[in-house]
Parts: sequence; C-alpha cells; structure tokens
Amino acid sequence: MTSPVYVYVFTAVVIAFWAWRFLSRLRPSDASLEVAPLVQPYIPWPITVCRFLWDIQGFMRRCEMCYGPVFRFRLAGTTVVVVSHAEGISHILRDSQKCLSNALNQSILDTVGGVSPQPDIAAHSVLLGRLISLLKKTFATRNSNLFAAPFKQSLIHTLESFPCQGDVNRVSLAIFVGQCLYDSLCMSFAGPTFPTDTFAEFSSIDQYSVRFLMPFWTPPAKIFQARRSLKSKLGVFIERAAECPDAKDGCAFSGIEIAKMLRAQPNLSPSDEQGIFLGLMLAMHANTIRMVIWFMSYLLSDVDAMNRLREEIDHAVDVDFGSLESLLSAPPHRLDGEAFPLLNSGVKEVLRLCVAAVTVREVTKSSILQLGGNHFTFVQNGDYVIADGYGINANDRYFEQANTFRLDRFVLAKRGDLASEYLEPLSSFGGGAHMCKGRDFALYEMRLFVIICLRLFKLEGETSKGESTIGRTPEAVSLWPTPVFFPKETFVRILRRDVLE
Ligand code: HEM
Repeated sequence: MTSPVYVYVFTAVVIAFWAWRFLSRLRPSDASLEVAPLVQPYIPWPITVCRFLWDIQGFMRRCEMCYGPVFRFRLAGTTVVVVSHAEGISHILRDSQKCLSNALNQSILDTVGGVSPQPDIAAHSVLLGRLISLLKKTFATRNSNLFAAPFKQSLIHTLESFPCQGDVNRVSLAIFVGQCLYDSLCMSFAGPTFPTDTFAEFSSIDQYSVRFLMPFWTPPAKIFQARRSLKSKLGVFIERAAECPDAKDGCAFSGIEIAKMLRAQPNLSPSDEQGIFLGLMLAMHANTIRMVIWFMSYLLSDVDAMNRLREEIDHAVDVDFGSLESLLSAPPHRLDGEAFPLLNSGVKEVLRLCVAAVTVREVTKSSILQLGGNHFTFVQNGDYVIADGYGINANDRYFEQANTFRLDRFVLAKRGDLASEYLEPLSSFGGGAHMCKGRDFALYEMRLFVIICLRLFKLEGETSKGESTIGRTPEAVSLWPTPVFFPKETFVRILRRDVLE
C-alpha cells in the first residue's frame, strides 16, 4: 500500500521543523560566548514577522517576559537582538566597541523616500552625513531663535485660520494637528516657495512607512501614486531653489540650502534628490506630529487633566509672560522653565508612552557585545541590535502603572520613588553620536502647539461614531493596538474661547 504524497510532505515538514529548532539552539563552540535566547515561533520566521508587525511593542513585551531583557528573534532572514535594560541600552548607544553602525536608519529613510540603491555607498553616506549635520546646525538650540521666530508666527497664524470654526467645526484630530505643524514647519524651514499642498500625500506615505520596508506586505498602489505626486512637487521646489542666489551669509532657509546641495551632486537623478529630501522631511515631521496627536488624544480623554493644564497655561500667559504675544516672543528655553511643570511632565509622559521610533544598529564586526556589569552577548556581522527604550519606559518595574498616561507623573516623581532613577523617559530620542538632531526643537514644537491650542480653543473629542472620547483612552479609539499608528478615529470640535467667554 503506497502512502499518499501528503504524508511524506507532512513528515518532511515535521523533521525540518525540529531540525531547525535543534540547530537554532546550538551555541558557538566557545563556552565563554553567551548568546541571547532565541524566540521560538512554532512555524519559523513568517509567524514572527506577522506577530512583530501586528503589535511591535506587545510582541517585545511578551518576549521580554518569557526570555528576559536580552533576547533575539529571526525577522525575514536576519537575527535581531533586543536589549531592554538601561545599562545595556546605554552601552549600545555609546558603541564604545565600535562594532555597530546606524546605516540602517539612513537606508530606512531612503527606502521610504524611494531612492534607488546608490552605486557608491560610501559617497552616499557622506552626502547624508552632510545633510544631517546641516539639519543639526539649523535646529541647534543656539540657532533656535532664528528658526523659532518664523515658526511660531506661522503656527499661530495656521491655527487661527484653520478652516474648522463656524459651521464645519468637526475635524479629524490627526489632520488638525498634522496640517498645522506640517505647514508651519515647512514654511519656516523651506520658505514660501515650498509646496504645502502636499500634507495629505506626506501623511499617507508616513502612515504606510513601515510597509515600504516589508518584502510581501507592500503599500497599496495609491500610496506609491501619492509618493510620485509629492516627489514631483518637491522636484519643482528643488529646481527653483537651486536657481535661488546665495544669501550673503549663506541661504536664509535650510530647506533651500539642502535643495542646492542635492542639485550639486553629479551622480544623483532628480528622483533620488526628491527621495532624499522626502526622507529628511519624514525625520523632521513624522515623530513630532505623532507625539502631539497622542498628547492631545490623552487630554481629550481626560477632562480633568485638560482643565488643569489649561489653568497652568492661562496662569503662565497672564501672570508670568503678560500675554500670548510676549510668550511667543520669548526665547524657546523659557517654555521648559518653572512656569510649565505640568506641560513639561505631559511632554515627557507622551514621549515615554508613545515613541514608536526605536534605535536599531547593524553589527559590522562579530563581537561579544558588552551590556554593562557581567552582562554580554555574542553578536554576528549583519545582525541587528535594537536598543528598546520602550521596554523600560512601559515597564511596571520602573514606572508605576506604566501603561497609564499620567499628566503629572514627572512633577510628582521624587527621588526614592519607584521611578527615581528614571525621572526622564529613556532614549526616546536615541543616543550617542546619532542621537536625534532635532530633539530640542521637537520639544519646543510640542510645547508651543499645546500652549497655543489650549489658550485659544475649547476642544471636545469624538469618535467616528459621534461618541465622546471622555473616559475612553486613545488606545481604545485607535485602529491599531500600539502607538505606532495614531488614533485616527478621533475627531475634534474646535471652538474659539474668546467667542465662548
Ligand atoms: C518628538 C519628536 C521626535 C522624536 C521622538 C525623534 C526620535 C528620533 C530617534 C529615536 C532617532 C534615532 C536616534 C538613534 O538612532 O540613536 C532620531 C534620529 C533623527 N532625528 Fe529625530 N525625533 C523627533 C523629531 C525630530 C525633528 C523635529 C527633527 C528635525 C530635524 C529630527 C531629525 C532627526 C535626524 C536628522 C535624525 C538622524 C540622526 C543621525 O542619524 O545622526 N527629529 N530621531
């Protein structure tokens, strides 16, 4: 009697599966090499990819509970080592062993921007390095006055004229926050010739950015179409900017300077110039917009927190600064001072809970990666290492009720509390040589938006079904279980306070 083919196939699959599990447990022959435990899915990596993508933070937390704060998993053929304890993270960020590279960050931006693989990788990385240092200079605290002045004028103007007062006053929170911040930052960064009618395209690319990186789960055709359209508008901007004469002490707008630098590259096609510009725009806008959306969503779900914050803002504007105009003309560092304890605590709290950006490094030399104390793990050339700050920030061992948003958490935290060592959210902006270049400006942007918004408007949140958001956490209104994506089902009614009072 011959067995049907499927019996052979089934037996082969079972044998292959167990062989794989056996081989993946093998350790290097040198007993002194410690290897982080491997996450064992029942079907090799496709299942891990799905679980990882569906709920990145949830996946990491479950793995951490099973395997401890250092573990590894296989993602589409690559080994990813995750480290989520404080000392280990700081070792990775400092990279004192010089065995890690951040090239992946740059290639992520290139991929989402649609830049073709560059024949001369070294020259490309030098170009990106130059562009990033230009951004660093622009957004540095010492230059913040120069840059912040047009930004805040533009922001208040955009907020005041946002077309949602009067009859049509219900608008998607994501569009309200996103459009206002995007327009204001683009105008002050790249000047009035920048095409600000690109927000919708930018926003859809941003929302699908993770899928641009996936082998099988690519974004739908309309997102590629949005990218083509945005890039062609950027092309017109770059072309015009390149003809713009140099200002006496350099260009007035960094966006124009960047466009000129791109145009001066001999081997870059127009599509690649536009793609690189788009990648930089993603670094500049995506995280900040997302953080402000989450901040506003938490406030819309907690009226008491919103009222307490509004009182603090009103007091600071009326008593400490005298008026909104003088607050706007004060230097940016005044907003992180004593006048705004709750606001600054709220900003830290949202960075603690919602930063989706994780620091990923690629191993450039097989090494025993030191993780502080007696901890170390063996990593191989080509592995990815994730410094998972969220693993600390959202961990009950470090922060009481870590998954709950508490506006005053960082005001109340005192030395000796559970969070005593962690008075700041950890590594929300990465660290080491590649720490976020726009972090000071991002904090300023977040504070300023919330101040102007609560000072000028009364806001009421609604779900798409018209139910109030009060008492419903943003996570409950979100389409996705993690803060990687924002709660796009939240709508907001915006009413001017001077009309109401
Ligand atoms: C709340 C908002 C923001 C968050 C949470 C954030 C977070 C991050 C993180 C986690 C990294 C990776 C750091 C690493 O690999 O160690 C990064 C890199 C970067 N960010 Fe931000 N960022 C924000 C806003 C901004 C803004 C407004 C700019 C504007 C210029 C900016 C520009 C950059 C650049 C250029 C890099 C690459 C740095 C490098 O590779 O050397 N970011 N950011």
